[in-house]
Amino acid sequence: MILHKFKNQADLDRAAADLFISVVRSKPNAVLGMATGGTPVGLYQEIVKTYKQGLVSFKEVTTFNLDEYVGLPVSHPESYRSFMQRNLFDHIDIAPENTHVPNGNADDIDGEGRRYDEAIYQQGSVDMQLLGIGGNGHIGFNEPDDELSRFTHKVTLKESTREANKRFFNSIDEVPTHAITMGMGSILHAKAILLVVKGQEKAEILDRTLNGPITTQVPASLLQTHPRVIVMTDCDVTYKVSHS
Ligand SMILES: N[C@@H]1[C@@H](O)[C@H](O)[C@@H](COP(=O)(O)O)O[C@@H]1O
Repeated sequence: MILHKFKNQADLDRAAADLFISVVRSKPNAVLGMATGGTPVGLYQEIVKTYKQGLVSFKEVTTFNLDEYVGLPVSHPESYRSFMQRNLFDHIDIAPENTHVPNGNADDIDGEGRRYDEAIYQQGSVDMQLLGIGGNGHIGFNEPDDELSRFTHKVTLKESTREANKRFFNSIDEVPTHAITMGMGSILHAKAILLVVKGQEKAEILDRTLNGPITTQVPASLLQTHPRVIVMTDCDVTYKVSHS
């Protein structure tokens, strides 16, 4: 892993955006893995800014989002499809048919998971996957558990996750109880991964991600097994490269 620490979130957003833009410049038909939540909003704004300056085009880019709530209408402002349209897709020249978000309203969610993985594998693999991290160490919506799933699948959200995400809704009752998420295999299949972690309150879970044991109880710790992970953060953490 490579750890980049930033003094402020504005610099972090710019660096993260530049990394994604460099991937697209060197490979115009790149496949990008997208994330939602509060963390990526600023870096999406930086990408849009650069696009509007005419410095990058997304015409040939394909995107796959990590996850989506189950049972939330796509038109709901907090569906991840709405989030992506509002924060990124509506402002750049990406072809709508090249943007993929799992369908959380599919009649057959298991079938939707299979279809989604198939669509990813048809593209070869994701060139750069963006990740945030949940306070409990989840990535996508892969919640801590005794076992984790490889493929895109339906999950029951932990109460702590629903609590954390209720800030986007009027009340906890409106936060969906289930989601569909890319599995750990789908995520780790990406050629490179950018993990963005903002806010000192996430320093402890980031430390466990970087330096703790590799455990399904901290899904993000499985990133230690991936050969190309870049971590960008404003947290005060260190990455221990040896036993001492
Ligand atoms: N499923 C998403 C994750 O992809 C995201 O990384 C995480 C952290 O969100 P935030 O960036 O708002 O802290 O929680 C959400 O529930």
